[in-house]
Amino acid sequence: MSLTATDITVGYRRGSPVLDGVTLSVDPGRVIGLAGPSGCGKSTLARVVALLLAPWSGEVMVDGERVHRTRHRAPRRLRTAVGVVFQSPRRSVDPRFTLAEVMAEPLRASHRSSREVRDRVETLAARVDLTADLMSRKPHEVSDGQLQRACLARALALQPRYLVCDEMTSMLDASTTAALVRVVNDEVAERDMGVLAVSHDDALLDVWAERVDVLGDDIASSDVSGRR
Ligand SMILES: Nc1ncnc2c1ncn2[C@@H]1O[C@H](COP(=O)(O)OP(=O)(O)OP(=O)(O)O)[C@@H](O)[C@H]1O
Repeated sequence: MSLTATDITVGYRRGSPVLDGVTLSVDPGRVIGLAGPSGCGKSTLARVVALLLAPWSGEVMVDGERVHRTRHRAPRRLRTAVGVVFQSPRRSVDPRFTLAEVMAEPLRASHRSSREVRDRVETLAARVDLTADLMSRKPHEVSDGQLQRACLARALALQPRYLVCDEMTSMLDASTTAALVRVVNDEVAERDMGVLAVSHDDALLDVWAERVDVLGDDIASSDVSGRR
């Protein structure tokens, strides 16, 4: 059981790959860090692993099942198996939604009953430490940290088996960073969620990740190498 990307080649312009033959694996119950210089393709690899970007070649497998399509066209069981949190919460939410609606989005898309949605959103709000008064606010009425808490809750709403955190805390202060990392770690400990933590913050990965893979700036070199 694992989330694996094997021999991935992908880019944004034909003939000019950003990643060339890169392999990465995330196991359940572990936090794997992904580091490397700016522009080396960490976010691109994160998108592939989060099933948001289809590789030109290579394969992505979720617990032994090959993913043939990207997120919106993949079967539900694969789509909901991998959650993702991005760096900028403001660019990740519909500005017309309240925080409660942001968190409810994946539950509604999965046709959960109104009662289930309400209960689950309440549980998630407690988990990410968002008080009831914040839940009825729109994104422009809350801080980046509060909005990122809602985005993390949204990513956890369907209890994904894996979570991809792409620079999840890089816009946040130290205490909010610690709080969000704690929430993620609780999910790892309680239900064996596997995590890919992309960050340029070595100090954070040193304390958070059990292993850090470094994506070189020489993209022609193949496998990401374990730093420890
Ligand atoms: N949507 C896109 N369209 C075209 N090129 C892109 C796109 N996203 C990324 N790139 C390019 O792909 C390369 C890798 O970008 P990527 O964001 O994956 O790197 P990164 O390691 O995450 O960088 P950083 O640490 O600065 O966020 C860069 O040269 C970037 O300009």
